[in-house]
Amino acid sequence: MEKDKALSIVKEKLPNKRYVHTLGVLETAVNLAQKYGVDQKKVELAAVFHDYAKFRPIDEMKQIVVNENMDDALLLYGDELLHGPVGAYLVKQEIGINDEGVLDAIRYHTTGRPNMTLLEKVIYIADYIEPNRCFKGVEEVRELAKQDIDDALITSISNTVNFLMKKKQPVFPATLAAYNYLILKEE
Ligand SMILES: Nc1ncnc2c1ncn2[C@@H]1O[C@H](COP(=O)(O)OP(=O)(O)O)[C@@H](O)[C@H]1O
Ligand SMILES: [Fe+2]
Repeated sequence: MEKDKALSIVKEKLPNKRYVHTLGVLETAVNLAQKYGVDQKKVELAAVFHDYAKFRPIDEMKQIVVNENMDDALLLYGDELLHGPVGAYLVKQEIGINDEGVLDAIRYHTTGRPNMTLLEKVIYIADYIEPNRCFKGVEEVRELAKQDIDDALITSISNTVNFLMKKKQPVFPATLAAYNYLILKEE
């Protein structure tokens, strides 16, 4: 699918602010893809559709997790986790995207996972550092992303885990596993 066609589809599904965020993720992800050598077409599709399910009713997303036999843990660690895996499912069903690499990048863009592909890393980091983001620690990750995408990933995951822990919120296990995987690989 052409990028402009994809954008016109998500524009209908997202409020303007979230659409602007999506454009930021797209631009950032394409830059990272060039730097790290990832297929531009796949990155474009994953970036444009990464938040496709973000505004679906929570009950509808929970129902899909159950009906499609997705990981039950998705129901236990906060509703924010649903839109990645449910988005991958809906983008396949409703848009007809079948590329498993693209679907995985959408599926894991919130939590990450161990042994991520470069495409998954690019989408995860682009989501974190796109120009409209302005939270504590984002500038450091922007700088790291220019040097080493794994270092950017370690710092962004660490920031997110710390953020959740400070608020006494649960941390989805795959995120901790992603962190451990990257740290053990660096040693
Ligand atoms: N490992 C995790 N465990 C539980 N919740 C998480 C985890 N990682 C992120 N979140 C939640 O998901 C939210 C961010 O979702 P994300 O898809 O990264 O961004 P966006 O808001 O742009 O869709 C965070 O605010 C946080 O509450
Ligand atoms: Fe998201």
